[in-house]
Amino acid sequence: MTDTPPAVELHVHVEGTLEPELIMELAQRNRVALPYADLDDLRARYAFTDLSHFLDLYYANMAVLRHAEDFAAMTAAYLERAARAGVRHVELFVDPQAHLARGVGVEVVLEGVSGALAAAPAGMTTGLIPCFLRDRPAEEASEVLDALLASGTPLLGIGLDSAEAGNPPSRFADVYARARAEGLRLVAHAGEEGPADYVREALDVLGVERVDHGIRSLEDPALVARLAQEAVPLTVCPLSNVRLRAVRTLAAHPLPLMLGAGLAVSVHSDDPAYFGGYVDDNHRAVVEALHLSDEQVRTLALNAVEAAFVDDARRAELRGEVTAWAAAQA
Ligand SMILES: Nc1ncnc2[nH]cnc12
Ligand SMILES: [Zn+2]
Repeated sequence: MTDTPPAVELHVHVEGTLEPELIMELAQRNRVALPYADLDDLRARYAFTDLSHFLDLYYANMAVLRHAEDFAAMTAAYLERAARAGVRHVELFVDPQAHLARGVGVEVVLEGVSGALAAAPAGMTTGLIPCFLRDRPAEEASEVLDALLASGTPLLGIGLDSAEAGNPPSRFADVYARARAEGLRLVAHAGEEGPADYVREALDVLGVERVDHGIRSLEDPALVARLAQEAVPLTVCPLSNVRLRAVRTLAAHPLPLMLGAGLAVSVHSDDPAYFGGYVDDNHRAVVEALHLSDEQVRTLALNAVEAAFVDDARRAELRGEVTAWAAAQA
């Protein structure tokens, strides 16, 4: 029995799982010149001042991803680590536009990532959620949606990520309406560095079913009341929030406040290779820093199960695994 609950990982960017060692290996294999002397030099750059500072390195490191096999290797390495973290179901984000901008087509990205997902460890269920980059034009997102749909790759839904401040969700209303008509599930990053109003827009204009981060919702009591009332899932990433300085320290993280307000929060990893930990590390870190009770840990794990885009049978299985784990802890 592990010390962290069976996990449903709903907020992890596959490119954010690219570990420094694999960056160096792929750079060598693909003859990509990186501006780092060695691993230590690369690692020394992982001290971020804010979201944009992180995104600069995150996008720059993607230069080593050239072929479908590179995407497959990155995804397979993640799945192996996720299995050790106790992940039972993962809904994986991918950023197709970040690769398209480098001349790597949507089909190459999807072939590599979805190929590796198809070979996920036994018992782990998976889904893929491509995200649109909110700091690029909505027309480009619309073209990428066309390419995603044309690929024939099974997709769970769509998301919205990248630099949030000044890039409101409403710009993507048309793309989200089209995705919804195609039967895709809808999520978006909102209220990470952007204001509470962006969370409201994501719900009202995009019609999202889940909000990624959403921590700045706390600045707006009326919004908090609504999120609680409607049980809107919020996928919170504590180590990310500290490393991107959205929150001063882990001990000052608003997770207990969010739980106390009755919000449907769960804990996830965001970009684990960059922020110091996978979903199990995030769970361990918040339990220790915030002195969470067994009951709070169980609630977080069950909230993730309820927020997953799975069918009733799979949800019942996942619920059962969490409750069995909790019972064994008692
Ligand atoms: N934390 C984050 N916020 C916005 N976009 C991202 N892309 C990868 N990680 C992200
Ligand atoms: Zn994220």
